[in-house]
Amino acid sequence: MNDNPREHFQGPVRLRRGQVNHETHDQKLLDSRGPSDWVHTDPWRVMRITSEFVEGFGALADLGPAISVFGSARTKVDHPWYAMGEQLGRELVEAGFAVMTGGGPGAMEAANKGASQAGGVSVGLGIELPFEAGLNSWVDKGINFRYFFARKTMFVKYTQGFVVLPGGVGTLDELFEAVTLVQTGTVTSFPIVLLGVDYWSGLVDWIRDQLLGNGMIGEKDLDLMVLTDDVSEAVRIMEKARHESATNPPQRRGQWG
Ligand SMILES: C/C(=C\CNc1ncnc2c1ncn2[C@@H]1O[C@H](COP(=O)(O)O)[C@@H](O)[C@H]1O)CO
Repeated sequence: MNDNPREHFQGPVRLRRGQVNHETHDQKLLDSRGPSDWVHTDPWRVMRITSEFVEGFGALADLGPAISVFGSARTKVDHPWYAMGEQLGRELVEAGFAVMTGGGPGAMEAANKGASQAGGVSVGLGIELPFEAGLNSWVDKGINFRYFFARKTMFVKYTQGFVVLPGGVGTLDELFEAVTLVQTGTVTSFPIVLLGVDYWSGLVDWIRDQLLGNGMIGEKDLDLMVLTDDVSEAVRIMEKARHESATNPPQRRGQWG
């Protein structure tokens, strides 16, 4: 046995004997030919995922106070919920907020339209879908994401609150993500308003009867969502939370936060 084997270091990795390979990373990079299916491998995906975070953080870092608006992609232009979305976008801008939506049609478009027409910052965080969707024409600052989870991070990181218009499973997913983050203290002082009392009250009643009734949530968790038909009240709740976090900023998290 050789007591003094050849050694080679690749970053933190130490290689000996048969593991030593003298081809450098540069050589491998510049020499690479052949099949290209490696672009569909997980390590390569990690780079794409990382780039979505880098692009998102870069584009939104200077956004200022913003509110996320969620709601159905299917709300028709002539429906009262569309008008509600437009009013919401407009009043949020008048209160000094940027408006962030999923950048799609329906309720998202309505909120973007209201925000853009009021001269505010109208943001769309779009998502690549199996069918052609694209950003609605009222998005003035848009980012198209490949990955839902990267996009969700942007909604949470750059928002001061959530307003939820009537919607389907996508809207419910976003609503409950927000509720979970607030309930677990992962984000602090984020108001969540549900617009449309008739539409949402069945869900809120079920949460009270079943979740609270069976001890799945605590009494105070019921207060995490405010239910109203009044757009201006929703905006006032967002303003109040902004004022509170300005006068009493949330404590900095520990070293991992
Ligand atoms: C269904 C159609 C287009 C879908 N296009 C979308 N573009 C951007 N964001 C979307 C889209 N669909 C869903 N979302 C996200 O989920 C929420 C709406 O989902 P729901 O199931 O319609 O409630 C919304 O807040 C978006 O963030 C063609 O009509």
